[in-house]
Amino acid sequence: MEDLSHQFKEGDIILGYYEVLSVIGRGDFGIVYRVRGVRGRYRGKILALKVASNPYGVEYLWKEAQTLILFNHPNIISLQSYLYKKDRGELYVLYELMDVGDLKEYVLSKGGLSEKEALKVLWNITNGLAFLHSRGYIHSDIKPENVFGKKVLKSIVWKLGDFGLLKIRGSVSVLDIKGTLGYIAPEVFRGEIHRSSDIYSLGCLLYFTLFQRDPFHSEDRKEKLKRNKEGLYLPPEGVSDKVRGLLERMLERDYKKRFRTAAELKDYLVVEGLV
Ligand SMILES: Nc1ncnc2c1ncn2[C@@H]1O[C@H](COP(=O)(O)OP(=O)(O)OP(=O)(O)O)[C@@H](O)[C@H]1O
Repeated sequence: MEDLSHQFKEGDIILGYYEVLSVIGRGDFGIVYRVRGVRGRYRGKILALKVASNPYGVEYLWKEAQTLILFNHPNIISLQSYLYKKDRGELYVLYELMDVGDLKEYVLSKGGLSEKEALKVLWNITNGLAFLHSRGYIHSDIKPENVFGKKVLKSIVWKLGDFGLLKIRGSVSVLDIKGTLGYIAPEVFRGEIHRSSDIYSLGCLLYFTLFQRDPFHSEDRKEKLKRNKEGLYLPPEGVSDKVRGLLERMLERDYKKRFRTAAELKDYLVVEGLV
């Protein structure tokens, strides 16, 4: 789907402002570059620049840019600015650079995280999500590939990214509901979505950080789909009672029995001494 004809190379100056240092990666929407500002407000700063050059990518990123530009939270990736070049049909979106990369790669490179580190990631993302939930949004695509790390002094701060599927509570049509197999709350398969559906996905993410696989893992896609639909997760083994209890609450099949919002989850984490 992506259009490689517009690829920039190292040393190119994009829009007269950003020098390409390297290509970070590619998504369905286009390409992400590591860039340095050469003039203007971002002069000398190292940032991530996404260039969407196909209609699907432009539409997806446009939606993300419109909302993300309004958010300001330490656990949500910050979007600095964006520009649509009508003549080229390209959308340029400038983000803070997340130098650790995404959580999926990080967890796999470490062979799984300790409980302590997994809970730290959870705490960071719960805070970002609480910001969204308090404003009436549902992220609806929480998964390790959509969480990014940034080095701050000797530690890593984790932030929520990818807001292309963001929903406003109560305004969702069944056709709008997507998500990623292995991280979808059971009610979402029935065309229902709540803020607690994000909590379910976050429970799957916590599970992944500990076990390096999602809770419904199976080599057989049909079997995985069935397990995810029914919320039949593989039992978490070798974790403390507190973490098992937390996973059970987050992965409750009945959304009414889960934490209703990220703020409720935050309170629980504090009260149980998990953070
Ligand atoms: N702000 C950022 N800082 C650093 N790296 C980033 C940033 N945003 C995205 N990336 C990296 O760029 C690559 C592609 O970006 P992105 O996450 O948008 O696409 P994807 O998840 O791989 O694919 P898609 O979202 O289309 O399914 C990934 O390797 C991702 O980790």
